[in-house]
Amino acid sequence: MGESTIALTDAQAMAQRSKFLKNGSVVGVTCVPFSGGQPKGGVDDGPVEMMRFGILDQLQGMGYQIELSNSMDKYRSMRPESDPPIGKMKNPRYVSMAARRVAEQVQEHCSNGRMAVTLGGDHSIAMGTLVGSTAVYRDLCVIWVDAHADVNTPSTTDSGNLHGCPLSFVLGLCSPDDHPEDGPFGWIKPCVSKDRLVYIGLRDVDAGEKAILREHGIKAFSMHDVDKHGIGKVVEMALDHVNKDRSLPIHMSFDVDALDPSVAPATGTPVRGGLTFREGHYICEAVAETGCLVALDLVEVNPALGDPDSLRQTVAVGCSLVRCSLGETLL
Ligand SMILES: NC(=[NH2+])NCCC[C@H](N)C(=O)O
Ligand SMILES: [Mn+2]
Ligand SMILES: [Mn+2]
Repeated sequence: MGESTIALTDAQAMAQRSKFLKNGSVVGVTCVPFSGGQPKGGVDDGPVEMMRFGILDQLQGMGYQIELSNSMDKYRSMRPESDPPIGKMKNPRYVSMAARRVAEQVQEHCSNGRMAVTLGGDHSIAMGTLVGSTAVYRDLCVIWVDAHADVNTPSTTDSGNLHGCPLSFVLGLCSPDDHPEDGPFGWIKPCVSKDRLVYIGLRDVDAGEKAILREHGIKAFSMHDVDKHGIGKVVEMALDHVNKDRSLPIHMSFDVDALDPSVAPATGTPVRGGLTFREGHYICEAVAETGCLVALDLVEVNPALGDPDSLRQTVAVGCSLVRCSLGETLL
């Protein structure tokens, strides 16, 4: 009897459990309709489709208050008139400007103690989300859920697509030639330490990226590890690696292509052999349970790819991953 019988909303429960958020029942949502980090149009409609699917109402239904930093149109009008490649990097100025804006918005949510949720957009925007979150939480750790390592440098990238490169910038792995102070990305200083980054779901890692992961001893749990140990153990090992005592803030960057294409087909770089629906959700639930989550990215939903059914399926799964990360439970 007593207080234990008072029913809490999911938002109140998350806020109570949260070790870092001062306004844990407020979600600061940043929508980033951006596709400049890769060549396929449509990923810029990811956020609007998730809104159409009702993500904001769903979060409100869980008891959250929403603080929406709305600059949907700004991202679209930001594209510079001329943006020739720099070395292999495509759209470098555009990517930089968008990410910089994202960084400001995420930083503002974090500094107000809100849970920062960023809806992409391609994964290049994570340069911005991580600069923003680490400006407030300096000792934060990063859980990167993805089929890809996204750690190419401007030299190692084969595609030149910057959505395959965000981590090399924030980890400080680019050479000064690749990342000069007076270049478009000069504003990005190393802000994530390599022992505070862990991957889950990898299965399509470029040769140059493998070399980087090995050289720097960056911890990664591939799909092989998920098969071998099961997702429960993998998430526990991942958390133990970056956040032994569960005492550090967590930024989770979730690329929807971590899921198997049968679960999330509408994405630009699908790779078979991915996480099941439940494995993806389990990661989010387990991270929510730590009380450490302060920032979440959900990226690479591309409504233009595939039939209306794949689109609906992918948008729906994107929204439910966000809800689970924010404390939606099965019972
Ligand atoms: N965020 C993503 N979907 N990244 C895919 C990257 C694919 C490849 N490794 C590249 O650098 O081009
Ligand atoms: Mn990916
Ligand atoms: Mn990615």
